[in-house]
Amino acid sequence: MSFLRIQNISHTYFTKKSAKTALSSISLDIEEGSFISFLGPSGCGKTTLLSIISGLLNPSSGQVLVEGRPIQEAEEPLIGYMLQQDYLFPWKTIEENILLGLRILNKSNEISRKKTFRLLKEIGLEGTENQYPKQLSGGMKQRVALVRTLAADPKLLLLDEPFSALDFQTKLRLEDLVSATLKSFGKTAILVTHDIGEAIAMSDTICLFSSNPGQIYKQISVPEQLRNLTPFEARAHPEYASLFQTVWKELENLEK
Ligand SMILES: Nc1ncnc2c1ncn2[C@@H]1O[C@H](COP(=O)(O)OP(=O)(O)OP(=O)(O)O)[C@@H](O)[C@H]1O
Repeated sequence: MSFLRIQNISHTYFTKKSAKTALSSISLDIEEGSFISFLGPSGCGKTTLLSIISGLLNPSSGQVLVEGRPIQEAEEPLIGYMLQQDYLFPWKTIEENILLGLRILNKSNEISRKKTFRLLKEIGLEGTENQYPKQLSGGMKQRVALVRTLAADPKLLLLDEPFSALDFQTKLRLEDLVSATLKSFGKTAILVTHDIGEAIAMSDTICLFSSNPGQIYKQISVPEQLRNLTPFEARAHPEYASLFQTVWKELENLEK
């Protein structure tokens, strides 16, 4: 049984005057511990599919099963979200921000708090506990957001363009950090991105979406040689350049 099963999902948005089919017949199986990227032209339904997977949006038809059960039936927080913006509370300290999820979920205890502080340290932010988000750089705030997301110990991470607002160097450093952290905890992750290089460097599989309506056009497996490297190292590997060309051409064909 696959960890995440997306079964024949279609979704139409209705307004008073129109109907827009954002997704049509999406089926996908995702194994536990794997890293999948959703790549495709603007408006092909990537964010809609993430919202459906997270259970925030009910699809017009089809279902999403996590470990064989509908996502809505899960008791534990199965899913963590990391977005383009960090959404930290500016009036709360870093410590209060990273512990917030645990408090809301009633999971705040000595062990979970210690684990969260250890994660903050591992991620290079020890000593920032009493600071406020405005005192940190954009990259540091995204790292805090990652700690907050992981604190609740979700099994599945949904990453909706989490690096796109960062400068290039910070983005590359954070890609390495996020990739290493998720691998070490054995988390399953889905990344929505517009960046072909990021999709290749971080993923095991890339799902290419076509639009109108959004469909999975192709699934591309990232070669083993690249998967065993850090994202930064992968970008320097000869296989990276050739896969980049392949994906680029596929996307160009889609836009014709
Ligand atoms: N609430 C809504 N009501 C009506 N139409 C919507 C709504 N949300 C999205 N859409 C439409 O559904 C389609 C898919 O949108 P979605 O945001 O999922 O695409 P996307 O691939 O994430 O786009 P982008 O890469 O630009 O973020 C688009 O045509 C969009 O205009």
